[in-house]
Amino acid sequence: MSKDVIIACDFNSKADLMAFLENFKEERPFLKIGMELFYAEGPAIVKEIKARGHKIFLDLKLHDIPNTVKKAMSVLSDLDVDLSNVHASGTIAMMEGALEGFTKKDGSRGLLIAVTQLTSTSEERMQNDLLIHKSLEETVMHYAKNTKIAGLDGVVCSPWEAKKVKEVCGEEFLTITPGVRFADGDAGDQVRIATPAKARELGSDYIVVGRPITQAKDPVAAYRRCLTEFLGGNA
Ligand SMILES: O=C(O)c1cc(=O)[nH]c(=O)n1[C@@H]1O[C@H](COP(=O)(O)O)[C@@H](O)[C@H]1O
Repeated sequence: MSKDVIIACDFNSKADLMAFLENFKEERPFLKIGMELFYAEGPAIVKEIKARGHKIFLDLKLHDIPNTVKKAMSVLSDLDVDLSNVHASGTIAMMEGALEGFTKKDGSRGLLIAVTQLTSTSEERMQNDLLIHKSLEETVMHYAKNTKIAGLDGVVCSPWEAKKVKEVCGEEFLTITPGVRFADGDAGDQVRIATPAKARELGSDYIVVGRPITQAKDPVAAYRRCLTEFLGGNA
């Protein structure tokens, strides 16, 4: 898969999603379906969007005992999404279970990645709230290494950790980075943020962008701005 912008479709109904997608007459963006939309509309929404020709990142961030995650991922594997995720903090055994469940009998599967530390988490909150007495970078690298050991394809991290993840886990190991904001944008609840251009400079493979596009007055223009900044001359 080549570098791309993934739009986080954090809507609570199919109607809102469809109204948003109506804006896109020329492009077929890579879309992320997360908990909000999936809990509201169920697996049918994934099938419908897929049938319209969009690539899909199904972001349900599973985190449970290995057996439960394995079985849940096995159910999700039937949706044939391009990309899905779990939490790396669920342990290596849990990620191995996830991978096993996500792999079909014929050996085929979508890409599977793990969330290291949420981009809304600062080093201070990680140390105080989660009692992880390491630097944020060390923690993200530790989770990235665990993710690689478990055989997954990459991690979710902030753009600021992408370069180091590649140094530690290899150039082929994917970095999917939310926490993206335009230079003149509002951070909202995100903490470890970077612009699309910075994410490109730092080596992200995919940027995940929600509100800067979905809440924009002109979502198509905002999407194109992301593509241009992130892909540079290749947009
Ligand atoms: O796994 C994710 O997609 C994710 C991980 C993370 O660390 N931070 C993060 O923001 N996300 C998701 O990325 C999207 C970011 O949305 P905006 O903050 O609106 O751009 C949301 O749908 C989050 O659920």
